[in-house]
Amino acid sequence: MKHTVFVDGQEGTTGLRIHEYLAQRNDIELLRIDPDKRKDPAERARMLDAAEVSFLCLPDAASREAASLVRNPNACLIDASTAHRTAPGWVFGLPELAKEQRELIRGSKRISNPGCHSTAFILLVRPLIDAGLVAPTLPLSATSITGYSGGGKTMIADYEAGGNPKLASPRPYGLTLAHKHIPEMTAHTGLQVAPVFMPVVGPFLKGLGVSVPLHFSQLAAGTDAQRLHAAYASRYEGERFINVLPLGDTANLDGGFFDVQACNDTNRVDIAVFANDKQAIVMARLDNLGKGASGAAVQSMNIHLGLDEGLGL
Ligand SMILES: NC(=O)C1=CN([C@@H]2O[C@H](COP(=O)(O)OP(=O)(O)OC[C@H]3O[C@@H](n4cnc5c(N)ncnc54)[C@H](OP(=O)(O)O)[C@@H]3O)[C@@H](O)[C@H]2O)C=CC1
Ligand SMILES: CC(=O)N[C@@H](CCC(=O)OP(=O)(O)O)C(=O)O
Repeated sequence: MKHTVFVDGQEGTTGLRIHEYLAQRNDIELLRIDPDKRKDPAERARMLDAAEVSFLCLPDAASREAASLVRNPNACLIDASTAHRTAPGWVFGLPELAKEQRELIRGSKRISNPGCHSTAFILLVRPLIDAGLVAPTLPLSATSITGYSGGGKTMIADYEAGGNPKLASPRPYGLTLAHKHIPEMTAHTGLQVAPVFMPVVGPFLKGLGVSVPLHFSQLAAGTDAQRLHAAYASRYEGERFINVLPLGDTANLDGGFFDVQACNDTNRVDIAVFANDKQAIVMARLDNLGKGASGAAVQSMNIHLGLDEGLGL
């Protein structure tokens, strides 16, 4: 029997990509809402109750509304928005977060899909805290370079309209120091101090790279590049979607440059450690529309349904 799946927000950036992933699968029956009724709460409620799994690919307020519309206790929601990423009763849909995470995803009917920047940040920082190399009290900072598709339909339209020379250069944002991913970055790493986080959007469609600078003098005694790298290698051993690049492997640098688009069209995250004898920069890159959004959501759905988690990815 096929699994029934509904995408609330099927015409948005994330929703369309999930449809693309699922359309090629013969184990999934996609329920489609009448386009004229796609914002009608009663019709959405009917679809949400009818599907085994629904993806919420909506602005935060519409996601909260969708969650309140569901009546069927067996209906599973996977929310791509920021609305429920630190909310009680919701499981964070990052299978690689911790040993028990897949079991939690399997058992929960409420799964929040991580943000693109926060996926990269959490995958970089959590293993270092768990290994005792970074103290949870250490104030960290991070930068993310991202493609414009992370801004959804409106930002894509702005960039693709052309004619605005300001969009030709990288644009730092989040300058109120209150980016919406900071709460989940803090909560799911175990940091006790929110990181200073500055994203930068550039004139390319997709691809994202987060970097976190570290001073060895502020880490556990004896921490060096090898120990940072070993912490990642051991934590992510056997993880099919996480690729820890060899230490000092300049072959993965494109003439000395880190290509933030290198994971595009995959569900993969590359993790790299760059260091001298006093400092390091740890970096993660991913496709913000893949592992940073729709790919991760499909991975969580596969786990929840007890399927091979890489199916269709
Ligand atoms: N783009 C990305 O890289 C990522 C996005 N996300 C998150 O996923 C969610 C969707 O983002 P994204 O796909 O980029 O956004 P888009 O703006 O591309 O799409 C949002 C969709 O939701 C629809 N919508 C808005 N309000 C309602 C409503 N009340 N009922 C039903 N449909 C509604 C919109 O319709 P209309 O256009 O007609 O208003 C649109 O089709 C957001 O919460 C975003 O934060 C998460 C990870 C990455
Ligand atoms: C370029 C751009 O604007 N990117 C978005 C992030 C998109 C994303 O993954 O975040 P959500 O999952 O929380 O929507 C931003 O920084 O707000």
